[in-house]
Amino acid sequence: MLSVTNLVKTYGKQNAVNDISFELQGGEVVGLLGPNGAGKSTTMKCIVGLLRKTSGEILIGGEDHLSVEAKRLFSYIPETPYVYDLLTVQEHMQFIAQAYGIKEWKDKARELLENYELDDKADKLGRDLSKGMRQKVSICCALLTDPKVLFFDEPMIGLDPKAIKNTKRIFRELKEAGKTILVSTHLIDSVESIADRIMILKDGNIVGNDTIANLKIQVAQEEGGTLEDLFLELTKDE
Ligand SMILES: Nc1ncnc2c1ncn2[C@@H]1O[C@H](COP(=O)(O)OP(=O)(O)OP(=O)(O)O)[C@@H](O)[C@H]1O
Repeated sequence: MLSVTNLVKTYGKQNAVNDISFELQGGEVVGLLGPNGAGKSTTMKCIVGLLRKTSGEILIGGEDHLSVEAKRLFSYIPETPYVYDLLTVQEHMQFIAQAYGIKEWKDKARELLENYELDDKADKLGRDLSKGMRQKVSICCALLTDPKVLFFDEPMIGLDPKAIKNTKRIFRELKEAGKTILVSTHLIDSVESIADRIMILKDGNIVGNDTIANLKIQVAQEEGGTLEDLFLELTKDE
């Protein structure tokens, strides 16, 4: 469903993403982990077309990632949520529904806003929302279109505990519904229960890419080892 081949992204002379290749099969949920500056956001932004890649090929559903066909397939939830200052929460939902040509959207929008405790904020303007509320609006907008593929960049940052719990539940529901999900995070435990596979980035390179089950076998060989220990081992500086 997603195929990234020899992706390179440079900022000036710096290689932020250093010739990486990976695939996500349909229905797969993959956690993209890595320390600060590893290249997670850059990778995501290249995939969704917000940053121009330096080189490489990215296909979504077999189509070039910049094509309209590919764009119909996915939603992206950015690390820093962007909302429109002069649209209310409800108008955000309406805007997305109209942009994607979704006719029956009101019930789904109501359900999403209730899930994220935004139903009483439906008439609040974007500019008057807190950071966490903006993040919630961003997630609701992304889910309204019922995409096949979802890219979440640090979705838990800025959310309160209840919203984190809701988001984890929604991840499980999306997984059960067969969605393909790439989620970048620092928080291993936020994806441990749902990810089929973990990819670890360091300095723009993939230093680990395996199923949770295999990683756990690796971890079990080290006394008292946890996934977090393995992550720290793989990403430690030489
Ligand atoms: N606009 C930019 N201009 C120059 N360098 C950048 C830019 N954005 C990111 N970088 C650099 O690219 C590298 C990868 O950054 P990126 O934001 O992708 O990392 P990340 O893994 O998402 O980090 P974090 O976990 O801190 O969000 C870092 O060294 C960063 O300093």
